[in-house]
Amino acid sequence: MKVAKFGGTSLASAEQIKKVCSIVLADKSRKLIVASAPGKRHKEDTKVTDLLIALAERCLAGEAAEAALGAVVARYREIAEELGLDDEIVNVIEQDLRARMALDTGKPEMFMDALKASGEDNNAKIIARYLQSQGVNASYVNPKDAGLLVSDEHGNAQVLPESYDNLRALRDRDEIMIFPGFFGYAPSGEIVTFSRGGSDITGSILAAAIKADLYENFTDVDSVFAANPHLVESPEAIEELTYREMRELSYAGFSVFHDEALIPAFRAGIPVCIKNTNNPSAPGTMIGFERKGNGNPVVGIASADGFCSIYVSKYLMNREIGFGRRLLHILEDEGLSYEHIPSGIDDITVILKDAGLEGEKEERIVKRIREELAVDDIVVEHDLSMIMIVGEGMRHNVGTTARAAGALARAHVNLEMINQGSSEVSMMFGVKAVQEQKAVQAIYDEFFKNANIIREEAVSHVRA
Ligand SMILES: Nc1ncnc2c1ncn2[C@@H]1O[C@H](COP(=O)(O)OP(=O)(O)O)[C@@H](O)[C@H]1O
Ligand SMILES: N[C@@H](CC(=O)OP(=O)(O)O)C(=O)O
Repeated sequence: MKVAKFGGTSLASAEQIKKVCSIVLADKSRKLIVASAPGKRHKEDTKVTDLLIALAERCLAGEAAEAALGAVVARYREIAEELGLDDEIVNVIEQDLRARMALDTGKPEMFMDALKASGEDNNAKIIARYLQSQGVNASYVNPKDAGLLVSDEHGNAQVLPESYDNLRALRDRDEIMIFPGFFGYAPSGEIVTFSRGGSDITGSILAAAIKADLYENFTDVDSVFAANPHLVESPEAIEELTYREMRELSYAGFSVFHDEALIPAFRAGIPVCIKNTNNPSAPGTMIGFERKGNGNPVVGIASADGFCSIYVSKYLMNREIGFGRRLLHILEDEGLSYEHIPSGIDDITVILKDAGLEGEKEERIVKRIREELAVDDIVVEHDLSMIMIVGEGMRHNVGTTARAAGALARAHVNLEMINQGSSEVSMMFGVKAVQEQKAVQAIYDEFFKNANIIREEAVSHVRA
């Protein structure tokens, strides 16, 4: 039995939904289907989830919301009409949205999640209706009835362990099940969503719960590429990745798969395959415990902007017991989590998300670190990007850092920071955000383009 998750781009229109249904019907083992909300039909389009957020914001601000509601209903009406479904399903969806809009706005996070979750919930209902209209034995599954329990962290839910036992029963149902992604229910009964892009997480939880043979994640690209295709032109396709490599790459910016989605599948040992709804016969990228090596120590280069750093130096920091703990305690006190901490003998740098460290809060934190830890120097830098080079081969390969740093130097990219990381399969470089694209291109050329040219030249030389 397979779990197949279809992303927003795969379900953005009636035409896409028809493609999805034919993919589902082409393989009898595709029984548990996870649906996202309709995504973008073209570059300038708006995802239904974003329309729902706009609608919720208007309601929360006490502003007129009919036009915003109309925009959501119109997306579903167009889909339903083109699928040949009658108006009844559109009325059901409109009533459902109005009922959610009538919820208590006194709890804004709860209200927002109830509206956000409707995107996947109503899309799953439409898809189930369409399959039924084609004579297929299919039904919509409500995550509450199925027992998908999550923590009450709105917009950032974590699955609760008892969900796995609850969801296992889905294995015994003899029909195609359409399960809405992106949300579950807290034990109190309220709807709670995962973070953005979280339908990937739903799919992974279901695959682990039913011990699926495979978790297929259908999107709009043929595979995971060695670099973000928006930053590097026609990057190489990746055939295979290990769980560790994918986890690092998705954390560091490969938005094709949610970084929290790998853990449930990994723990249960379920292989994951990233595939293209628009080209389902392409093999896609397989993710598992092991992969074949190809001689390249690097498998992918990811990057993300929106970081800042706090550099702190103090003579004899290495001898001061508890310095690191007290530094991190100040951040904890101020409600901030950190991403990385490269350190030296007398200095330490804490990398954080830029959004957390601003204005008065930044001033207060800098003052506290300066005074409470009596540091010699403290420097905060904003607008940084982190470039992550990932590959299992890096564990046995010397010189990868030197090659990457050399490529960056030749491209005149200033290195703000290097972090080897303790996982041994990744290495991180901090650069100014304005140099991110240049940095990724330079490292990509070093490990993929130039390396291939050298390999090809060597082969042709031998042949000649
Ligand atoms: N390294 C990468 N490989 C493949 N796609 C990537 C990579 N980095 C970023 N992406 C982007 O991820 C997109 C797919 O993810 P997403 O938009 O979330 O799809 P979905 O709607 O299927 O959930 C691709 O269209 C591509 O632009
Ligand atoms: N629709 C939600 C959840 C999701 O996973 O979407 P997608 O599959 O389009 O990335 C979002 O936009 O965040």
